[in-house]
Amino acid sequence: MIILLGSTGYVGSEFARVCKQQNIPYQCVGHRDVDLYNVAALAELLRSSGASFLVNCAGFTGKPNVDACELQRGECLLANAVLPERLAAACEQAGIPWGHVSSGCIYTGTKADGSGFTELDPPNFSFRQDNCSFYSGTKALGEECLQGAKECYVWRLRIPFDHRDSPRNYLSKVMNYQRLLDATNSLSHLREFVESCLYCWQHSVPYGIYNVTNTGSVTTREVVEMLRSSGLSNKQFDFFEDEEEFMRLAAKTPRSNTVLDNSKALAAGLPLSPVRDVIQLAIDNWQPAPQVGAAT
Ligand SMILES: NC(=O)C1=CN([C@@H]2O[C@H](COP(=O)(O)OP(=O)(O)OC[C@H]3O[C@@H](n4cnc5c(N)ncnc54)[C@H](OP(=O)(O)O)[C@@H]3O)[C@@H](O)[C@H]2O)C=CC1
Ligand SMILES: Cc1cn([C@H]2C[C@H](O)[C@@H](COP(=O)(O)OP(=O)(O)O[C@H]3O[C@@H](C)C(=O)[C@@H](O)[C@H]3O)O2)c(=O)[nH]c1=O
Repeated sequence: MIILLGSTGYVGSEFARVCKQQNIPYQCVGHRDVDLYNVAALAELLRSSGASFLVNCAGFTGKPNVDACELQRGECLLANAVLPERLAAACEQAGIPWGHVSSGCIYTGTKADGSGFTELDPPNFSFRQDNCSFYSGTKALGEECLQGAKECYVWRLRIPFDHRDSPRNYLSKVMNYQRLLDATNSLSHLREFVESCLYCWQHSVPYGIYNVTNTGSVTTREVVEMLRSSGLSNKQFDFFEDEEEFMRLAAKTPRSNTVLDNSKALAAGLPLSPVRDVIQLAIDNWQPAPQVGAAT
């Protein structure tokens, strides 16, 4: 049985869906069930539950996007940096292996030769460089807290998307933002991300950090072209001149736009497709969000 933290969220609810579909028993645990910051209480809950694995999707992302974290720094620091440290201690005490959902947004750009960052590259978009959003800084701190954690996976998710229209889905964001920043990014198809994380546990993949992103990278303009050529959107997309204009008009804090190298994940057998294939799949199976107030 898996203990699932953060099951009410965008990522956690996909874990719950996949567990149901794969007949994996799971129990959702939230801050209403136990003080997640109390290591002894959490370790006791884990021991008595009979769980064999814990998945942590709890975290603070800001809504509608990371700009909101700038105004909620305490909550953001607590959920993204303190919580993983407490979970590591509780899981170690209870002798339960676990996985933590981290983010690729602790990097910016590419390596000097244009290639993506690997798990061996230290973050370059964190409080240590003092160039990042508060959100990214706390996610990098969260990873620092897990250095040396035993029996722990750190799964880096990056700008998730799938076929379900949602304010959290990158494809919906691209279709709905008034103006777009043209940037090159690695992305994670949400279902493949979750299946890859569960694969780690199911196939006893060695513990450690994994860039759980689809293979390759795309530019915003390429995504727009796919949306237009498939007929999903015929909007005239408008782009910012550059990052300076984006920062001036649309953002309160810098964004991580970056490319990650997923070869460690692929070599371990994680089921991650080429990024354009899964973008096309999501577009072809697009499900518009239900209209508010629509009859059911
Ligand atoms: N969505 C994205 O674009 C990306 C997300 N991630 C990471 O994935 C994880 C999940 O994100 P996502 O699902 O999008 O976020 P959501 O905001 O949709 O969900 C967050 C979840 O965490 C719980 N939570 C929030 N604060 C706390 C806290 N202090 N203690 C315990 N639980 C808390 C919430 O529970 P409740 O509702 O009860 O408060 C909710 O279940 C985060 O760690 C995030 O950093 C990484 C890359 C991209
Ligand atoms: C606000 C805005 C963003 N963008 C671009 C910037 C960036 O390339 C992309 C996503 O930016 P957003 O502000 O929507 O999302 P942001 O909150 O930066 O997204 C992140 O969420 C957190 C939780 C993560 O961990 C990241 O991996 C990523 O998914 O959209 C626009 O093109 N136009 C806009 O008006």
